[in-house]
Amino acid sequence: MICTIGTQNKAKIQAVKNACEKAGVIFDFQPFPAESDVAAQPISDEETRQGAINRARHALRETESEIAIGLEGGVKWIEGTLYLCNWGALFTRDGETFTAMGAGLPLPEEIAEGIRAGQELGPLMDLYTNKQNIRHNEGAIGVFTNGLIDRSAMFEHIVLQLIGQWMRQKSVV
Ligand SMILES: O=P(O)(O)OP(=O)(O)OP(=O)(O)OC[C@H]1O[C@@H](n2cnc3c(O)ncnc32)[C@H](O)[C@@H]1O
Ligand SMILES: [Mg+2]
Repeated sequence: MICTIGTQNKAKIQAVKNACEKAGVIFDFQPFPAESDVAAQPISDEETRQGAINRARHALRETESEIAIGLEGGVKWIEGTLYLCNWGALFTRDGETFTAMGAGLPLPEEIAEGIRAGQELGPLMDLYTNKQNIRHNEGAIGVFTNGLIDRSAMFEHIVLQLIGQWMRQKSVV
């Protein structure tokens, strides 16, 4: 069974592979640069969730796969504090759709200022850490959990929620 992953991001692709291995499901993985149809930097749960859904929908429509997964990273404001937020969506050729959200923690004021000024989290994190391609590696979640949870592990948890819902649905119908 082919599973399209709506991204070329290394951390997201690894997350899907690890989650499927843990869940014991065997797919042929196909990364696909699916459009999110939302801003490059989503700034709410709603927009981030929509980005994940749109990626899954595009990845299914524009390929021959039986299953498609979309993962989207964003941020959201809660009472003046900027938080990380992350979402995933799984669509099947049979018309089933599943969504799930992941971990989120507060981001420092320095990052919040950059987001307020219209910048994206990816480059802001590189600037903050003086490293390159944080978004493909540990991610903001890795930096601010002191390496305890990296971006791939965070998305893996989301994908486990997606696959788990899908497996349960298959077993109950
Ligand atoms: O190639 P794609 O799949 O688009 O992967 P991406 O890394 O750009 O990830 P998203 O589009 O899902 O994330 C939206 C923006 O937020 C940034 N971002 C989100 N979560 C991040 C994280 O944990 N660490 C660093 N940047 C992050 C990302 O770089 C984008 O600027
Ligand atoms: Mg992106």
